[in-house]
Parts: sequence; C-alpha cells; structure tokens
Amino acid sequence: MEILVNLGKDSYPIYIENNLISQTSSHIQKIFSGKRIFLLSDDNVYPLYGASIQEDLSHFYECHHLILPHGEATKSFQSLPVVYEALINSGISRSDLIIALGGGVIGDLAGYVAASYLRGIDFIQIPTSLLAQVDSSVGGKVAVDLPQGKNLVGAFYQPKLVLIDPEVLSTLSPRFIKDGMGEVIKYGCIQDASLFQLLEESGSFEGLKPRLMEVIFRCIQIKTQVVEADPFDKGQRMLLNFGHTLAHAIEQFYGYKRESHGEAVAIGMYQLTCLAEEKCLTQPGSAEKILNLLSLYELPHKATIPIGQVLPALSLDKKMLHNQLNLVLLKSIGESYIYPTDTEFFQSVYNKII
Ligand SMILES: NC(=O)c1ccc[n+]([C@@H]2O[C@H](COP(=O)([O-])OP(=O)(O)OC[C@H]3O[C@@H](n4cnc5c(N)ncnc54)[C@H](O)[C@@H]3O)[C@@H](O)[C@H]2O)c1
Ligand SMILES: O=C(O)C(=O)C[C@@H](O)[C@H](O)[C@H](O)COP(=O)(O)O
Ligand SMILES: [Zn+2]
Repeated sequence: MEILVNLGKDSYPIYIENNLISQTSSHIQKIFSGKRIFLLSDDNVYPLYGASIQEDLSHFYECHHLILPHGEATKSFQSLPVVYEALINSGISRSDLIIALGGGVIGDLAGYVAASYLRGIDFIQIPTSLLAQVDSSVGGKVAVDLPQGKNLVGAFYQPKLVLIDPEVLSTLSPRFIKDGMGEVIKYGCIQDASLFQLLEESGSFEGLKPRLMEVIFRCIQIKTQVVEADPFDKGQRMLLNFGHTLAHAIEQFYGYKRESHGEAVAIGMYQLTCLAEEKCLTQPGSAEKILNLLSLYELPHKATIPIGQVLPALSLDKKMLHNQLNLVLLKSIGESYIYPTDTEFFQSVYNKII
C-alpha cells in the first residue's frame, strides 16, 4: 500500500507492507543520492532491526549509528547535544541523511535533530511501534519534551520517506501495543465512526490483528488528509489532538515516567468527553462508548489526579492561542470540533479527580 503526502515541495511517499524493512536500501536509493547515512535508534530496536538494516545499507553508503536508551526520557532536551556530537563526529553534512528507526520517541527526536542540525538535513522515518506506525511518523511534528511540558521545543519538518513494516510489531511488548491503540481509537473518535465500530466488533487486539494493515492504512490516511489541509496546526489539524490537552498534562505531572503517551491519550479522551457531556457539548452516551472500547483494548480511563493539580500544564497546551484554549471535543463518535474556551472550563471542576 502507498499513500502520498501532498505538501508541494515537501511531499513524500509512505509505504505500508510486510517485510518492507528488508527492502530499506532499495527504497532509500530512490530518494537519496548522498554519501553518508546516520541511523538513530534505541537499545530495544537496534539489536532487533537496526544492525541488519545497517548491514544492507553499508553496501551503498557510509553508515554511522547512535543507540540511545529506550523510553520517553530520551525525548528530552538533554539528548540533543549527545546526538549533535555524534553527527559531527561522523562527519554528517547537509547532503547526508538521518534515519529514525524506532517508536515515536526516536522519530520525534531524530526529526527535531534533522530540522535543527546544520539548519536542516533530510531524514526518513522507519516507525517500529504501533503508535509510530499509525500516527507519529507522519505529519512532520517533531519535538523534544521540557520538564514543564510535552513537545515544547520542536518544529514542523517533514520526512522524505516513511517505511511502515507491520511485521516488526511482532516484537513489540503488549503494553506498547495497547499504547498504540490509544491513538487508533482517537482516529475512530474524531473522524471515522466505521473504524470505531470495527474496533468494537473486533473486541480485542487479537481480534483486530487480521485487519491490522487496513487499520494502519486508515489512520495514516486520515492523518495525511488532515495534515495536507493544515500542515502548521492552525485550524483543522488541532482535531488530531483530541484527548491530548489532559494527556500531556498527565504525562508532565508524572515526569513522563508513569502513563505512556497512548495511555494518557486514552484517559484524556474519556475524561474530557465526560466533562463535555456534562456541559451538553457532546452527544450523551459517547463517553460510555469510549469507556467500553478502552476496556476492550485494556487501556486506562483514570489517572486519579485532581484537575487543579494539572492546571499549570494545561495552560501550556499548544492549542492555547491569544489566551484562548482550543479544546477538541466530539459532537458524537466519529465527528469532532474545536471548542474555543479557556482554562475556566477546567477551573469549574478544579477538585474533580480525573
Ligand atoms: N510527532 C507526532 O505526530 C506524534 C504523534 C503521536 C505521539 N508522538 C510521540 O511519540 C512518543 C511515544 O511513541 P511510542 O509509543 O512509539 O514510544 P517509544 O518510542 O518509547 O516506543 C515504545 C517502546 O517500544 C519499544 N519498541 C519500539 N518498537 C519496537 C519493536 N518493533 N519491537 C520491540 N520493541 C519496540 C521501544 O524501545 C520503547 O521501549 C511520545 O513522545 C509522543 O509524544 C508524536
Ligand atoms: O500530528 C498532530 O497534529 C497531532 O496532534 C498528533 C498527536 O497524536 C501527537 O501526540 C502530537 O505530537 C501532539 O502534538 P502537540 O502539538 O500537542 O505537541
Ligand atoms: Zn498523540
């Protein structure tokens, strides 16, 4: 399967195919004619896939790599000098290429490094987690976290190519399969009631497996359409942030060490939809449908934090413009909208445990 992200001079193809990883060099040769490649990965993914990809690439290019510790802490400001130094030591110039091989942590970090090193060098995404395959590898939001909030230092910087090989999900831990399902459920909620229904009918990740490729394709297709319409997140793209206002605040509250991103998104989608229903802003029954789906896919719906404790992080949401917080709410399952409000929305439920 192939999808083209149509962004004028920043357009790029996405390929989704089992065993695609074994054809990495032939795909790269189509888009890159430089000399050196720098592969960034983590210590879980590199031993499984990185070494063989690099071996294959080394027939055509001078290859270098850096392996970082796995986990969200790697997507921090402190990692940047480590990566820049490795790039310099490897002699990487603007005419070379960075490959992000890993989950969303490596993809977001490598993308930000690519956007900033030498004021920009080309990069490609080889996403290996479910979350990265359905969401983070596409669209060009690249970033690192600050202690104060998620993704606070970043850029919009598109990859030149995305290679999605669903086979590699066979080594992904059950926790991170569930984590990725958080974002899949998001796509059903915001724009695709029939995807939501498919997830309900499949009943579990095992039940969904035979249609996994199609599910990845549908999520990426939605993301592509939204990004093409609003690459810089000024309007419609905000819909992709459903659940994220609370999610990012929860992740920050626990120092990025407790809930994973997809788990936090699951909690954020449910809790916000409960509040929106109470305020008659969402069709009644939607929160219950989300709760049922989250439980089928073994995702959490509570963080047990009083909203008051995450208010400072909520005000760092990137959808806060001119002192106005643009919340993403559901009209009903499969239809979302932007609701301009402010943190007063949460102030009135200051003591509510989410
Ligand atoms: N840029 C975007 O548009 C966007 C979208 C969604 C999420 N994100 C970001 O993505 C990050 C989360 O990404 P994630 O959930 O992929 O986390 P992650 O990168 O930490 O990967 C999850 C875990 O799975 C391991 N792993 C990955 N692929 C594997 C494989 N095939 N086999 C075995 N182990 C594997 C990793 O080593 C890690 O331990 C967050 O920082 C989030 O903010 C960004
Ligand atoms: O691509 C987007 O746009 C998204 O909002 C996708 C989200 O799933 C993702 O977590 C993104 O990194 C959040 O961006 P942010 O602007 O809220 O930091
Ligand atoms: Zn997300």
